[in-house]
Amino acid sequence: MTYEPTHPGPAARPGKNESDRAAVRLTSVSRTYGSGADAVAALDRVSLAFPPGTFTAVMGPSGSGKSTLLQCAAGLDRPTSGSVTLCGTELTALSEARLTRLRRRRVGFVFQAFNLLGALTAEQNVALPLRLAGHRPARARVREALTEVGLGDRGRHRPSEMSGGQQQRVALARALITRPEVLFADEPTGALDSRTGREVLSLLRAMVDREARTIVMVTHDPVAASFADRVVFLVDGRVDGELRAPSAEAVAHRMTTLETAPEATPQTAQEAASC
Ligand SMILES: Nc1ncnc2c1ncn2[C@@H]1O[C@H](COP(=O)(O)OP(=O)(O)OP(=O)(O)O)[C@@H](O)[C@H]1O
Repeated sequence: MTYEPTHPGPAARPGKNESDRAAVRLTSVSRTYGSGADAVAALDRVSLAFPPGTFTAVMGPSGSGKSTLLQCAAGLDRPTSGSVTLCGTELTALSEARLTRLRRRRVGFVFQAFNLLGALTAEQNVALPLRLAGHRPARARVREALTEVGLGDRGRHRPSEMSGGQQQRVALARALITRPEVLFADEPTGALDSRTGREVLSLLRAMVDREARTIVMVTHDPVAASFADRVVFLVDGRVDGELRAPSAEAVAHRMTTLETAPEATPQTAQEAASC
């Protein structure tokens, strides 16, 4: 297993026509919490396209709207205004029931906290999304998913018998068992040491390169971001530019500028990243 990020060739990177075939597209999405004097604009007219088969990292200072962006893009939260399409389906118009069905079929999630059920074995945890969708999961398919993340021999272990990295890999297998088009990851390596984190990131990278999955990952870590094809930066709920084929050093440097710039929201950068 390689622990170094490898970026695909230029043909596989997001290109000029990416907005024509976006796996996920946000158009002028705003999300405001509260109202009146207490209103917080977590997202402010964000337009972004995530092309199929690409790995995007979302970074920005604390409170810049990263998690809100992920939640709106994944259909877990509804924007106050604007539009979100997932694989061509407009989410904002869907009923809760249809949204839930769409999420179960097309979207996978991985979080910082692995969120595994402690009473269940790895196999049972991985099978859970299929059971929730009313299917009887084939054992071979569950084992295949665990093998894909390097845990083919750990199926009968419970989370308490596994390391943090192994638990996150079980969570990854669980997210992928439904073969979703898009995987959303919120700080997936936040609770892992750097070596284990890189193993998980290598797996994510391989899923994009080998299986053309689309990954959108929120992270605070420049090294984690360097595994992505591009990094989108948020400041105060707005897109503040992006880096393509990012190195950890370039991301770290950009983050330093973001943390110190008072009003760094050039419109040209937002337009460059928009659909
Ligand atoms: N449920 C909520 N109610 C009120 N305000 C909220 C809620 N969720 C988020 N916010 C506010 O919206 C803004 C963006 O929050 P969000 O969690 O998206 O930021 P973030 O970039 O993910 O932050 P962090 O890196 O600290 O996790 C913050 O000012 C936050 O306080």
